[in-house]
Amino acid sequence: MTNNTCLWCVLPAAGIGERMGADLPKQYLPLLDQTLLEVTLGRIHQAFPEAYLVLPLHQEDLWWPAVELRFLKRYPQAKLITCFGGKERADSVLNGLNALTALAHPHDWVLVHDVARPCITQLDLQQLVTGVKNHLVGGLLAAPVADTMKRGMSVNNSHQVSATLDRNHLWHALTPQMFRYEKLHTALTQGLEKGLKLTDESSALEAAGYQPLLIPGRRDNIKITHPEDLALAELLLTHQQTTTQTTREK
Ligand SMILES: Nc1ccn([C@@H]2O[C@H](COP(=O)(O)OP(=O)(O)OP(=O)(O)O)[C@@H](O)[C@H]2O)c(=O)n1
Ligand SMILES: C[C@](O)(CO)[C@H](O)COP(=O)(O)O
Repeated sequence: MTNNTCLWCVLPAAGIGERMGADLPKQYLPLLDQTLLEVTLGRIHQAFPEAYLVLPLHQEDLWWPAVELRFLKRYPQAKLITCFGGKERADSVLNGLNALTALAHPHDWVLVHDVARPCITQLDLQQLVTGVKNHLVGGLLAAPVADTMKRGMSVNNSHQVSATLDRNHLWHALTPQMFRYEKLHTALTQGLEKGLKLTDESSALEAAGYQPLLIPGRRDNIKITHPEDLALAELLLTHQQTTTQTTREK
C-alpha cells in the first residue's frame, strides 16, 4: 500500500456451512483440483503477495493443518496467521483484527474477504484498492441489483408478496470490504457491544456514522452458500481461466 501503510487480509473461515448441508464445512469441499479455501486464499495471495493472510478458524477445525501444508507447498512465500473464530462472522473478523493488535498500525488497511467467495478476480481486487486508497473510510465491492426485488411475508406456510421495492440504488454487498484498521476495529467492537446484527464490515462502519464507498464489482463473485453454488463456481472459475488464457495468447 502507499503512504507507509500496510495491508492486512482477514479471511473469515470459521463457518460450519449449515446451508450447504455437507458432511464437512463448505470451505473444505473440493473445488477444481483444490479445496474451496485454497482457491480463495490463492487468489488473495496472488494479488497481495506481501500481505499477511489472517484466518479465523472454527475451534474444532480438523482440516486446516493438511490444507495449510498443501497451500504453503504451492505458495511458499505466503504469510499466514490463524486464530479462533467466533459465534458469528463479525465475531470471527474481530478476532482476526485482535490477532493483529501488536502488528497493525491504526491507519493500516484491512481487507476482509469471505473464503466462501473463490471467484474473486485480480482486476476486481485491484479496482477495490484503487477505489478506496485515498478515501477516509474505505469501502466494499458491490453489484447493482439487476432483478426486480420483492419484500415477502409468510402466510399459512407460504410466502406472498408484501411489496415491490424500488431497485434503483439497491446493491448486492460483496467482499472484499476494505477499511482502516482502527476504524474497523472500533466500529465492530462497538456494534457488537450494542448487540447489532452485523452481517458485513460495512454495516458496522455505517452504524458508526460513516458512509463507505460502493465499488462496482463482478456479479460472478458469488458466495458459495447452497449446494448448487459449488457447481456454478466450477463453471465460473473454468470460464475465467479460459478467458484469461485467451487474453494472454492475444
Ligand atoms: N461464525 C462464523 C460464520 C461464518 N464465517 C465465515 O464467513 C464467511 C461467510 O459466511 P457464510 O457464507 O454464512 O458461511 P457459513 O456461516 O459457514 O454458512 P452457514 O450460515 O450456511 O452456516 C464464510 O467464509 C465463513 O467461513 C466465520 O468466519 N465465522
Ligand atoms: C459479508 C457478505 O458476504 C456480504 O454479502 C454476507 O453478508 C455474508 O453473509 P453470511 O450469511 O455470513 O454468509
